[in-house]
Amino acid sequence: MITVPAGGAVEALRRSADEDWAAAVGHRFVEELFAGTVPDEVMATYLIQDYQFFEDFLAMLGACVAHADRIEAKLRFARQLGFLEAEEDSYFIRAFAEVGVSPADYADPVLLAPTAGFRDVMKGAVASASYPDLLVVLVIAEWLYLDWGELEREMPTRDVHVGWIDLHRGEDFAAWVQFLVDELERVVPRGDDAEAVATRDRLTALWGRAVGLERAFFDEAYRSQDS
Ligand SMILES: Cc1ncc(CO)c(N)n1
Repeated sequence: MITVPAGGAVEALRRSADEDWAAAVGHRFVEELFAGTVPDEVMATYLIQDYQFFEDFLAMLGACVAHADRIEAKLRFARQLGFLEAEEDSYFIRAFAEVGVSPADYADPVLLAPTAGFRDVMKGAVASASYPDLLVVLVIAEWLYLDWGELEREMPTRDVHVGWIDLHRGEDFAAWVQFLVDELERVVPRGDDAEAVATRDRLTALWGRAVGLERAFFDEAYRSQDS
């Protein structure tokens, strides 16, 4: 469970795109992931696209090492980079083999629209060199995944499903998400001066765009199979 101060910046952001957030957390993909019934073809499409997402995500963490305003935060991002190299990358490689995706298929795929959208958003956040902008995108990506990862359901049996759920739940992942949320709360400018208001407006627009992309990312994994 993630806690945010009542009346704070993160609570306001979280509320600003609640419909897309709830639609993503309650998505058919999530239901089928826990049930172990995501068709392998859909899982393959999702993972191929998500491996591209993962690459830009790593760049955002690197940018946080560069642009966070405190050494404690830089070190936390550095630690997470090590974890992702050790645990998440190895999941992808195992999962690709399990659903029959070859290295040639995942090396340089055509990007589906939500993946391209995320690439724009994440590259934009990296290029901005703005720690608050980077945090907005990271908080969404990680908190939204923790929200569904923590659903109390019976677990599936295949590694491709269990592994993806396990990466997005548990004490360590929740502590990482709480850290991101706390950092965002700390660095969003307060006050009613024009600059603070303009920054909050920019962050709110970014929040809305990225939450919409999370929902679309799940939708898109099914689209090629439905048509
Ligand atoms: C699209 C997407 N959003 C969030 C996460 C979790 O960081 C992920 N792996 N993929």
